Amino acid sequence: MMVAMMMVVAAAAVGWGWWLSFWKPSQLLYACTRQGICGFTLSPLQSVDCAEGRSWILLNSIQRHGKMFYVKLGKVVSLVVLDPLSVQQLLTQNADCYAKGLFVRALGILGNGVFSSSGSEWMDQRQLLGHCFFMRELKDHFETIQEAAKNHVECWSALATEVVDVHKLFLELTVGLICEIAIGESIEKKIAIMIFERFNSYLNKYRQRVCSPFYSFFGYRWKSQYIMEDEKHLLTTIKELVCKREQTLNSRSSKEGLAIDLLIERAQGKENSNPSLVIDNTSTLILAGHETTANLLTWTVYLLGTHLNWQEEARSEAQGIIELDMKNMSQLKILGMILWESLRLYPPQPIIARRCMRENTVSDIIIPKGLEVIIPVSAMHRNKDVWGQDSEEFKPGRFANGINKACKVPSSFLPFGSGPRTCIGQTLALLEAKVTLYHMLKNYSWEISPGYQHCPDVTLTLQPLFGMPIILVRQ
Ligand code: HEM
Repeated sequence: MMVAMMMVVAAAAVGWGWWLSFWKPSQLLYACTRQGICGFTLSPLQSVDCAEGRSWILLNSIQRHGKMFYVKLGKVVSLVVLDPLSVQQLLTQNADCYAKGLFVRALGILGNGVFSSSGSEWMDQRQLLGHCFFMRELKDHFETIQEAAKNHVECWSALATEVVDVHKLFLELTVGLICEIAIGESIEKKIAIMIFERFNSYLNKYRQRVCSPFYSFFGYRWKSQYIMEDEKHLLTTIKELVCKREQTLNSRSSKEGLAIDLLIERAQGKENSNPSLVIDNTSTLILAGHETTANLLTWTVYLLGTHLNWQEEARSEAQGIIELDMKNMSQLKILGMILWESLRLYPPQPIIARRCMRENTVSDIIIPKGLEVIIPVSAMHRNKDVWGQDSEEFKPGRFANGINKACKVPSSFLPFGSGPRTCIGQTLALLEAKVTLYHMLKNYSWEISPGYQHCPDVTLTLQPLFGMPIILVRQ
């Protein structure tokens, strides 16, 4: 009897494994091919984990298969969509048919926070947190941002004429700022460094998995000892920050309306709320809010270091403003155009990914449940049909009359995503970037070090694989 039961269980397990690993992917693949969508299967040997290899595969596939094609890696079937109108439909009208993509779902540290959850759980958190980062609320943080950026940049004078990796300096600044603005805690330099180094190592380990067909069969969420170590360190630090805030929240006379306070109050007040609401979202805000902004700063410094005429123009504009404040920020028009162009050429989040949860139709193509969808933002931002023959060139002037006039199809510009899940921190990110670059331009000129190796690398964000060494000269 016992043996028979074990055999039934084993047969069911084998059947389930077969269905999940072979039958389901082949059905998804068939759903693509019968609608005329071409594509390819990445063999284990092809599934390269290096920046150049990945962009080569992507470029080659776009040339061969056009604006919609499938890629199969292990048991995961993904549809790559580049057509701006289909992307718009996917992210806006049909948004509720999709959850976040595989990579984000695998990142345990984001838990069920606002970045990774879906459905009503996501909507609840989005409503709670969204307005914390509106311009109206950020006005109260302007001085914090200004002071941090100014002090940070002024400290670099000791580094003038030396080669400095400005990417690391920006990461340190942006971790500190997001902790202060979202959690109300100013953190020590060594903690900021620990957070961005651990986070980077954590993302890299997950990236290797997502590029590997092996893990597609065994599950991306399965954690190795090394991943658990990074996660443990990050979570311990984040829990300590939350604990500190919780202890002082009730004793504070005036409410500051910070994201963390709203989360703590919600967790204390509402029954049935997600028990890890505070930790998941604090991790999310720190992680989503530092590397992206640091990358925007880094790539802008790179572009200004390789286009010295634009660096000079931006500097004269900055020098025309004696003391920067909320009111005269709008005078930084050239800097604004430079930032849009930087976001176009080097979008800090270069891929937006989704998983189809309910069958739906996009541009007459039926997207079946279970299909992963990949939107390669960086490729869309360089599409010659939309941006013109000079799409690979750095020309901030294309944004002189705003985003809508910069290209043929404005919905092709997606640095902060689109639709209901658009970035909640975009105003904050642009504010931090403008203030920091204003102080940098006023204090220094810079060139890219001859030792710099250009290798934009995709993890969750687009970062310079070998850092961004520059040579600063005090003005
Ligand atoms: C230059 C800097 C930034 C860029 C390029 C950027 C980019 C993006 C993009 C493309 C998305 C949409 C992802 C998707 O649809 O799957 C997103 C979502 C998000 N971003 Fe940002 N981001 C930046 C800065 C920030 C900052 C400073 C914060 C912190 C407040 C933040 C918090 C978030 C959150 C919480 C979401 C998820 C929103 C949701 O799903 O409802 N981001 N970001």
